[in-house]
Amino acid sequence: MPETRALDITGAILVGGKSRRMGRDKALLEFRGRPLFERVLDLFRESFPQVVLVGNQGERFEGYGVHVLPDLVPGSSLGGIYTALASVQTEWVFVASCDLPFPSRAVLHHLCSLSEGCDAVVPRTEHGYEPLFALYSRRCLQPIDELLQSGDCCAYAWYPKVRVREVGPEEIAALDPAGIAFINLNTPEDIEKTGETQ
Ligand SMILES: Nc1nc2c(ncn2[C@@H]2O[C@H](COP(=O)(O)OP(=O)(O)OP(=O)(O)O)[C@@H](O)[C@H]2O)c(=O)[nH]1
Repeated sequence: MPETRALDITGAILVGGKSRRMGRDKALLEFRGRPLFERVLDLFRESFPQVVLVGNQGERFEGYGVHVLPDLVPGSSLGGIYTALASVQTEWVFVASCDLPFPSRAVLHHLCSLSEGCDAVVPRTEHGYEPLFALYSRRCLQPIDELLQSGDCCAYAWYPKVRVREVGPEEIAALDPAGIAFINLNTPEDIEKTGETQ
C-alpha cells in the first residue's frame, strides 16, 4: 500500500532457524501447494520497497531474486533481527518469522502507521509479545547487541531499553478477528491442525 511503501522500511524474513521440531526446513516446507515462507514474501513485496531474507545457506533461495543476508550472530532469532538491523540501509526493519501461514496485511499496516516517536512497534496478544512480526528501528541495534554479548538471546528482553509502542490484544483483535495472524507452524501436527483453518 502506498503509505507504507513510502516509509523507510525494509522487510526482513528470518529463514535461519534449525526447524528441529518440524524435522525439515520450515521456510521451504510445502503448505497448501507453496513453500511456506512465500506467504510472508508476497505480503512484504507488496508492502515494502525492499525485502531481504536473513539466514545462512542462502543458496536455498536461488531463483527468488531476493537478497539473503548471512547471520552475523548465528543461533537465534534475535541474532537474525540484529543482522537485519545492522545490514540494511533503511531506518526501519519489519521483521517476520518465515513460518506464518496467515500473516496479516491489516496488522502490518497498522504497526507501520504507529512508528512516530518510538523505536519499536510490537504486537502483544494474550499470549504475550509477538517479536517476530514487529517493526524495529536501527536505534534497537545497540541494546540488542548488548544483550547478545551478555549471552542472552531472548527476542524481547531488551525492550525496556527502547521506546516500545505495544499494540495490545484489543487492537489486534479488531484487525485480526479470526485470531490467525500469529499462528506459526512448528511441528508436523501444527500443519495438520492448521490445514483445517480458513
Ligand atoms: N536468521 C536466523 N533466523 C533464525 C535463527 N533461529 C531461528 N530463526 C528464525 O526465527 C523464526 C522462529 O524460529 P523458531 O521456530 O523459534 O526456531 P527454529 O530453529 O526455526 O525451529 P526449532 O528448531 O524447532 O526451534 C523462524 O523464522 C526461524 O527461521 C537464526 O539463528 N538465524
